[in-house]
Amino acid sequence: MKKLAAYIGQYKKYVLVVPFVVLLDVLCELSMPLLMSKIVDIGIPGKDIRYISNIGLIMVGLALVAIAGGIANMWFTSRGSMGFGANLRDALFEKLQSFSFKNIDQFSTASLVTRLTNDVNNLQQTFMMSLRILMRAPMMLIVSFILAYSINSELSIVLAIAIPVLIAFVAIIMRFAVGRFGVMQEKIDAINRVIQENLIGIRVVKSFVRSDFEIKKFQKANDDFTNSAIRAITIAILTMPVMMFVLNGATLAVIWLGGGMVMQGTLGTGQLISFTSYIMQIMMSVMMISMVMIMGARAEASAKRVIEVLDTEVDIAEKPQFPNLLPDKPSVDSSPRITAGKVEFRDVSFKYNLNDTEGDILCHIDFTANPGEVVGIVGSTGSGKSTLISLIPRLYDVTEGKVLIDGVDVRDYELESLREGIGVVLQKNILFSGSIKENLLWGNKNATDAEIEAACKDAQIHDFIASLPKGYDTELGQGGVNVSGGQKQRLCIARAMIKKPKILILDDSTSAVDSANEAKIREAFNKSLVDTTVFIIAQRISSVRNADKIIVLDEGKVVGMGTHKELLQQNDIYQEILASQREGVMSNA
Ligand SMILES: Nc1ncnc2c1ncn2[C@@H]1O[C@H](COP(=O)(O)OP(=O)(O)OP(=O)(O)O)[C@@H](O)[C@H]1O
Repeated sequence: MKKLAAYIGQYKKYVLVVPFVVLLDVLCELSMPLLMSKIVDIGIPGKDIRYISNIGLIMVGLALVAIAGGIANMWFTSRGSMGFGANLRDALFEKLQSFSFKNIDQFSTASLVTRLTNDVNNLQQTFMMSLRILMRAPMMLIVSFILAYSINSELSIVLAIAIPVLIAFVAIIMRFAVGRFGVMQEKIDAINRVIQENLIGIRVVKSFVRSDFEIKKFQKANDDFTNSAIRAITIAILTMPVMMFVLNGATLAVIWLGGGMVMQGTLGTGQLISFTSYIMQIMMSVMMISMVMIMGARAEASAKRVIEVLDTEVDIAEKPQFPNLLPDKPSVDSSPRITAGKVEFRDVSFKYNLNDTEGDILCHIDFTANPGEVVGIVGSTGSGKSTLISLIPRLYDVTEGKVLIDGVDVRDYELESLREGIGVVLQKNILFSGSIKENLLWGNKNATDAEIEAACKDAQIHDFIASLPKGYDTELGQGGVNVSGGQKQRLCIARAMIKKPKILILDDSTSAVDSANEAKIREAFNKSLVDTTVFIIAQRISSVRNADKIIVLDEGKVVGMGTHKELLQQNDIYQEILASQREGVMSNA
């Protein structure tokens, strides 16, 4: 919690004002029983109407001040807690931007969404309640206790018994509640996962007529959550009857003992009334504190989950001289830059999970791609092609060996400079909501209209864009839903080309483009990307047959390397792949 308190940041001033307004509110409210006892013990027996109305007026004035204090308390605590929540969300989102793929895999997207929304909301809510109640209730408790004690010290013994009983009870409840609330948050993760998967894959769900299955899956996640929430809340609900029992027991004891004192004449009736009010205040304060403690149990579970994200060690970290990878951070001049685009893999091995006892995903890979070369990568599915190219822009770090660009280890570049020099079109193409132009400008925000158009012509997508009523200003739906798979791929290629990178990686990125357009794109590459080193991962041999070098991967190992002609003569696996594709074409024909 201490760690999280730092996120109050610039809103600290609102939080610091709270104790003062609370003190004002408390003093006014607690003066009431004392003034009331004066009316009962002095004003009424003396039939002094003037005295009674004067005290009454003071009470009205104090009540108004107490109301103002209460409103101010709400205002300041709301500002403070909302600000705290906003800062925390910002910090978490910023941390997410620095996460590597491995870090994201470790949490799952759905859990990260819950942590950034529901968990932060819990913390924000608890922070607000804590500010409101944890300041007010202890003050009420202390001042009420002093006032009650000043009225009659003997009667205060009742409190000495009741308060520890309540505290012990709350402590026991807390012990059980934290674990149960933790489980409840995990169940929210599960609900979010089902919703997220369903929405992302809604077309598949509908085309496979799996809605009923999905509804059942959701119902199960929902029931699990409901049951865990009931388990957690049941324990919290238990507190109420027990607290009421102790509260009423204490009041009864005071009336019984105090009544005797009144009969003996050692205590005034008004004093007994005000003592009872203070007892009520004290017990209510203890109850309020207990309630916040129980809310705190849920917040503790959320806090653990939020801190887990904040404390995650980003495994693809900047070298100490390059502070971190954040958007809009100016590049550090001392970082090397990609100038030629020569890529060397030196005895590279890789596995996704270091604890994995199974073999490496990539084993002892060695090759060099010279500047301007086109390198094709082929191999059966799961052979490690995407993994191999993901090591170039450091989406993952090698487990052994080195990846060098222009003779410098990729780990010695500032991440921003490294990735600025590399254009990547991944297998899963993503476009964002916004206009086509806005999406293309991701490649280079300073690109001119002529540059954008040239890249789109090279990617064979300009004609399509030009045919749209709004052209480059056409709005794309979320994830680019309103363009076809092939159009999306071509837009992503254009986006990468606008960057004019020294290294361009195309991971199966023309799979949905027809052969004629694919050939035109390759032709355009030959003209426009003369100096760019291009890696093409392709399922179809035809996509890479003109490459300067083709790497054949099998089970994470390089089993062949050379031109199409060379491989055709010497490499069995390459021949097999080609033969299987020819067979496919023949049987389709
Ligand atoms: N994020 C990941 N975490 C753990 N294992 C992974 C991850 N991504 C891929 N793998 C595993 O690594 C192996 C190689 O996967 P990769 O995606 O590199 O193959 P590929 O040759 O590109 O396949 P495809 O042609 O089907 O795209 C596979 O066995 C896959 O299960």
